[in-house]
Amino acid sequence: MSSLILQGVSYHYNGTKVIENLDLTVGKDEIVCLLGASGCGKTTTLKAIAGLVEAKHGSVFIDGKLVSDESTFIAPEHRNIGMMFQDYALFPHLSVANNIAFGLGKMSQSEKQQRVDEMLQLVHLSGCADRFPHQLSGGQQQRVAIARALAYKPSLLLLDEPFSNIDTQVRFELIADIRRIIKAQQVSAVFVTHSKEEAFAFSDTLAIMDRGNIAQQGTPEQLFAAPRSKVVAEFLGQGIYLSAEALTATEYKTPFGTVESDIQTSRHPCSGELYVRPHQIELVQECQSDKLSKRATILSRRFIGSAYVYKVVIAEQTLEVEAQYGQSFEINEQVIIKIKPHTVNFFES
Ligand SMILES: Nc1ncnc2c1ncn2[C@@H]1O[C@H](COP(=O)(O)OP(=O)(O)OP(=O)(O)O)[C@@H](O)[C@H]1O
Repeated sequence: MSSLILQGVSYHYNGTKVIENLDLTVGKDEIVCLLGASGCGKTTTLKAIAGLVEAKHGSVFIDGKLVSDESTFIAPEHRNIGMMFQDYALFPHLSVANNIAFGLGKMSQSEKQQRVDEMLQLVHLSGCADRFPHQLSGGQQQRVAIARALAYKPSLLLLDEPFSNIDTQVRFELIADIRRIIKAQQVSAVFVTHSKEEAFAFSDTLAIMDRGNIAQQGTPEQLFAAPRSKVVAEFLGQGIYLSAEALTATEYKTPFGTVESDIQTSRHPCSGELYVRPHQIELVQECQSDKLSKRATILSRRFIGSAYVYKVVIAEQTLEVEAQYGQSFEINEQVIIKIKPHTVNFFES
């Protein structure tokens, strides 16, 4: 059974559409990331799930139970959800242990103590029970926040940009740690971010949002291999469009020669565009036999640690190419551009 189902959910702020007819499914123990540009409606979707805003249309089911539709509205505290929002700070005047125990209202004192100990152990903060939030690092505070959110065993966890205030040096360690904690507790989660890197590291599937709706949902690999729209392709990484003609099931004619695909297309011949990313393009030193090939000129280069990214110009089109380590080209040098065989992203016109 799915942990969360949104069917046709819409929400308007003062008559302005923010989310519109949105469908989303989160499986049992699945971590889904809502990913999208600023203002596309990610936080509003999370608030509609939590009941912090009342969806105007559509239905929300949590663990099979209807919590919101046109005639039903279950209050947030009765939805059995844990929340970890960016602005959901710890209570500064309560110790770590008391912060975690805060939501455990009905339990006896000894049950509470046991649960707090369990949670402290889970988040590796057993020695910090009596500290106050200001005596902890940002990462430790987020661990306490996750312990507090999980302490009363919610069936669904909602996280809104929980890592954005964490130093980049430790952010990905914390992300891996919190993912481990959530998986150990077998809780489903919806996570909001606008960072692809965080989304890839934290979630099982991504739901890419575009102007108040889910453009596509799938694993990062599925979305990279087969984006259904240009919005999804562009959001997952920078690239350029090349006019292209599908000649056969695996060959595309482009201004830079024939590009081979390692997946088959069922429709050919037909015209459209290929979306090509910097690592799928290759720069080759010009030699005699290339005289008939199209030549590009190196405009600039940027060192990114593992490679150089070159900006090149060809036929008045500027593109970025990630060159293999060890390859080096000079500014104004003439080079040949080749597109490596890859899983193409082709959009028919
Ligand atoms: N309380 C409000 N009143 C009016 N408009 C609002 C309100 N809250 C959000 N909005 C608008 O609704 C739209 C969606 O906001 P939302 O916070 O859901 O986007 P988001 O995708 O989470 O953005 P970000 O990544 O910047 O946090 C934005 O255009 C925002 O300005």
